[in-house]
Amino acid sequence: MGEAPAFFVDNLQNGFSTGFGLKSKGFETFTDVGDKTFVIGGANCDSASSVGIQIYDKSTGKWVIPTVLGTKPKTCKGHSAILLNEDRIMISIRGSTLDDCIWFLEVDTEYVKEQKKDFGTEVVAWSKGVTGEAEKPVVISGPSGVGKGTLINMLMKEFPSMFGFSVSHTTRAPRGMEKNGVHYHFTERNVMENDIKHGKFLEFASVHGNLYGTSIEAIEAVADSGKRCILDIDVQGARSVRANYLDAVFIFICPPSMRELEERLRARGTETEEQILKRLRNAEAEIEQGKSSGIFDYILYNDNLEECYENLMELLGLGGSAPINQKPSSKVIDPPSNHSVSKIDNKMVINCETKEVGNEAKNFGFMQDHTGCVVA
Ligand SMILES: Nc1nc2c(ncn2[C@@H]2O[C@H](COP(=O)(O)OP(=O)(O)O)[C@@H](O)[C@H]2O)c(=O)[nH]1
Ligand SMILES: Nc1ncnc2c1ncn2[C@@H]1O[C@H](COP(=O)(O)OP(=O)(O)O)[C@@H](O)[C@H]1O
Repeated sequence: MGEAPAFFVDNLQNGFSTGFGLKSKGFETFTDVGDKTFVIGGANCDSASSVGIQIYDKSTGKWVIPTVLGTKPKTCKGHSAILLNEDRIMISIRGSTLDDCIWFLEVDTEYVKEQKKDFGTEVVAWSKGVTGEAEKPVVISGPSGVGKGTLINMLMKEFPSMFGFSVSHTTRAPRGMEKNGVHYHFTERNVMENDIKHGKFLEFASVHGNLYGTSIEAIEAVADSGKRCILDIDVQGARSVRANYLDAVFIFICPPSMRELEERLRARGTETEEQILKRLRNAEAEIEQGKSSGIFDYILYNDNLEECYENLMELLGLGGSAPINQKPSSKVIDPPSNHSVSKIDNKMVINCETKEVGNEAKNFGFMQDHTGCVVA
């Protein structure tokens, strides 16, 4: 841990001059990182209750307003700031709840350095101190079209510096917007088979007629960036990872019904009719395995997207009420309020249903009718 040049300043008077010719609204901390001073809170707050950032560059004598990535803390009633590893500032927010009081502002991490190149500006990135089993990789599985990619994108967008996506290899052709090296490493079957033979893959599987796999390099790339790894892999892949490799949080995403799944797949418009039918046929077996194989720690129903995302965040310690910095343990993460426990393997079933269902029985009946889920 580096020195801690920052201090509590929440007792500063309004109108206090920062010494750099800026008017202060109070509540700032000043943290030196190299030849820059990061002023957090105060004069650059967009509103009285949000946390603004400005940078004083001592080498040029100029103030810079950086590009701010990630979701920032909502409250600004005073905070303390401590520099960690010379590349990120830990912010402790006064007067906020336990799950919302620790934040990190990355100022010179590898991620921020990359983003500076892309944006051509100063960049800082917020991330929230997480609760629970924060270091564990996250394995997300579910049938095609259920919303895995959508949920992962939401997570990566909101917490860009916290999560890193494990970019799989696949022999399937790229879809319109997909970029090689970002969404997948698109590859020839013989090349991939050869790499598998040479032990370059952590796991691989044949899914919907194509080969998919997680290379060891893909996982290492995320680990090297210091982020929490997210894997979007099928049930067979999840089984291999569970059996052979890492201690991860395994989450299975279920559709509210097969009909809704079909509608989503069709509306996405990325597959041919033949591929849609194949994916739907495979979905039934995948859902069955997802729920009954014992691989998954959590089953999350993606009916209403926002609610499902909230529940996902909660599972990942980004919105729960467990204490910050809690050591990882084999205990399951505290369930969100709207959960039930499946009879199969005692797994948790988190229902993202938002329609006014009136009572639990109707809720569960809905799941049984459409997806065959058996819940307590
Ligand atoms: N085992 C395994 N499955 C993967 C991997 N990458 C993607 N998948 C799975 O392959 C399936 C098809 O993925 P994709 O072609 O992108 O279609 P989508 O699920 O409809 O978006 C999904 O179930 C993915 O979770 C991987 O590296 N390993
Ligand atoms: N809860 C939801 N309600 C309605 N549409 C959704 C929901 N979640 C995802 N979608 C849409 O369904 C389609 C499939 O989602 P996608 O994330 O591509 O699925 P997957 O990655 O699991 O194959 C996308 O067009 C997406 O916008």
